[in-house]
Amino acid sequence: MTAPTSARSVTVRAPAKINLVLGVGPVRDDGYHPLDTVYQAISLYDDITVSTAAGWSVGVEPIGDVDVSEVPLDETNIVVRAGVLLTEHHGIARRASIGISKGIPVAGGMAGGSADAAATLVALDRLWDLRTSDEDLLAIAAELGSDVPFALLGGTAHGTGRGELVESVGDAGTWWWVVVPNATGMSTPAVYAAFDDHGGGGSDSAAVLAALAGTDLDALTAGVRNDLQSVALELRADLRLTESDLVGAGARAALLSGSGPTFLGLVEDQDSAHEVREALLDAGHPGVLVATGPVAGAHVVQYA
Ligand SMILES: C[C@@](CO)(OP(=O)(O)O)[C@H](O)COP(=O)(O)OP(=O)(O)OC[C@H]1O[C@@H](n2ccc(N)nc2=O)[C@H](O)[C@@H]1O
Ligand SMILES: Nc1ncnc2c1ncn2[C@@H]1O[C@H](COP(=O)(O)OP(=O)(O)O)[C@@H](O)[C@H]1O
Repeated sequence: MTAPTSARSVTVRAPAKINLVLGVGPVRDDGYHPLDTVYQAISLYDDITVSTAAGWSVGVEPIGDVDVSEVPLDETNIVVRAGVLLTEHHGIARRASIGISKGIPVAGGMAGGSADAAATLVALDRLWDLRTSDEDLLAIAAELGSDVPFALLGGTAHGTGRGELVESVGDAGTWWWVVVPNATGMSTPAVYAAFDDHGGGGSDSAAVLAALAGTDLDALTAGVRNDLQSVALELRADLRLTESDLVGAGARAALLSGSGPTFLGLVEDQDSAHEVREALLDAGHPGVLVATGPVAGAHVVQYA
């Protein structure tokens, strides 16, 4: 399908990601860590709206309580890097203004910046009718960041390499998550560096992939694992309370999202999700959300 050439702006929605399992191996020569991960896209979203302009510009507005104060508004924003890479790939000199409506907590380990980058690639491709192949979009995404290809794909996927190699996996479930953001973000490189000092890791995705294949909540509960969780808890002792509050409120498992600090409670169903959310709010955790997965990757929601 091609974009109407008359479109003056295109809006693309992209989801947050979580890692149902994040198996991390010893650091490679290039400084990245080999991963055996299962990504799931969940129902928290950023919307990106692009329109052609004389130069690159970025605007941001929050959805709900999301704190957008740390989102850069200059060319260091990953959405501008995405636009520049796409124009270089096609050898064109176009520019755009890029608006971000942000519902994904910033620096929370939920790949909000990666979602924005993926959404920008799709939005500019449609706005300018570039018809970039899926293969090329995935390659450009991988150049932008290890998590960006998954934001294009969405659903549930097995991630390998440094996380940029993604393959969809069957997932017939609707899984319910209580999402506990934290006001103080964590740096992904700093958490990986602490992992290097700490040792450990090496979890694999087999148990989670089997749980998903069987749509088996008990098996998923037993299988979820994040090799960065113990180091993140050492760096940030305050997160131990979040973890124990989730378990105390009845979550089946409490899982760190990516490199943190967001914590995820896996729960049985929608009613349990809202009960656990209320309990966390009562315990003093602000901004607790409920989300389901899997959901779609970056997709157009409006031509205007
Ligand atoms: C930890 C994870 C788990 O999905 O997610 P987040 O917590 O960031 O959401 C990812 O591995 C984050 O991916 P992403 O944020 O795209 O990382 P990149 O931009 O590619 O790399 C940023 C830095 O993270 C470290 N890094 C990243 C990926 C990887 N496999 N090994 C690493 O050591 C490196 O220090 C790198 O310089
Ligand atoms: N579009 C963007 N949205 C959010 N953060 C961005 C964006 N572009 C650049 N950044 C920077 O990237 C850092 C990591 O952001 P984010 O992708 O939200 O978190 P994480 O890597 O933990 O998943 C932020 O602290 C911010 O400085």
